[in-house]
Amino acid sequence: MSAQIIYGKQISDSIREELKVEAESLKQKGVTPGLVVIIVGADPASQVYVRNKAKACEQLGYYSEVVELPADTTQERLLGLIQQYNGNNAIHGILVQLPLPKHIEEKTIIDAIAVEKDVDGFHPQSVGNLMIGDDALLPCTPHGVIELLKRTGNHPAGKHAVVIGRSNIVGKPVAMLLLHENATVTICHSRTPNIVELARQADILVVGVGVPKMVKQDWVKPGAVVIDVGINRMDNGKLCGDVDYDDVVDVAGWITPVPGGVGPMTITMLMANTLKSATRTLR
Ligand SMILES: Nc1nc2c(c(=O)[nH]1)N[C@@H](CN(C=O)c1ccc(C(=O)N[C@@H](CCC(=O)O)C(=O)O)cc1)CN2
Repeated sequence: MSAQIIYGKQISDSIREELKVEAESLKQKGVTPGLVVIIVGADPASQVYVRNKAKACEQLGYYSEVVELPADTTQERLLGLIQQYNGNNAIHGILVQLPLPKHIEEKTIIDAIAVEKDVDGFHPQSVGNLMIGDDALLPCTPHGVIELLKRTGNHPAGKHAVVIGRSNIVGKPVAMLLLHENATVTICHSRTPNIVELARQADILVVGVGVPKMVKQDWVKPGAVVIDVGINRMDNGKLCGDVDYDDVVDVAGWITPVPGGVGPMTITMLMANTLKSATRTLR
């Protein structure tokens, strides 16, 4: 039997409806959620993501600014801009679009963002808050994964979740969030010897490694929930995930497609974080 498809776009749309209502009620209390997105250089994919972030703000009635800087912008100039927005009361979220040009140190930039405006959840203090289970602004893609699971009735509690990939922006935070949801979590990576065997034990398999179509049918337990966080552009221009969708769809119980699975959740969870940050200013 073919897996049930998890349509991220539909789930994302319904979350946005909820956010729009919450934003309206916050605006009634005098606070309009505000986001600034800063992009350095002209990477075409990044430009699309930035445009979509501004569109999402418009759709939800948020205030937004987009700052487009040339590729040769100095680190000092970028740091100065972040300092400016750290002190701007109309802005509740600061997002610097990644990747940055090579001459700018990503870590220095992320560290400079005020933690209460860190809507990407990448600041070391946000990461620490996530680790200890404090009320953190959660990284958007991992948070989106958890929402997809919960909103399809695939609650992680009591399940064996296997995460393939250990990046700071996907693998590690998604594993921590699954743990907070009371899953038993195994993290696999490029040096895991028995990776197929471990993957096959998963009730929930989350994959984020950046290797196109790596996960095949024999990696998946029949009926498992397969969440593909990979977005790889192929030579023919089409996108594919880290899971071989056509191979796995007949064995999995649930599966996210690429495109249209996890991807659309990223910007929606950014909107959720911006609203959360704005709401906190009422305290
Ligand atoms: N500062 C950040 N930079 C980057 C992040 C991030 O979370 N914060 N993530 C990615 C890019 N990204 C948002 O910034 C992003 C990636 C993918 C999608 C998405 O909707 N993908 C679609 C396909 C879109 C397409 O056709 O290209 C999908 O998977 O269905 C949204 C946002 C790196 N940088």
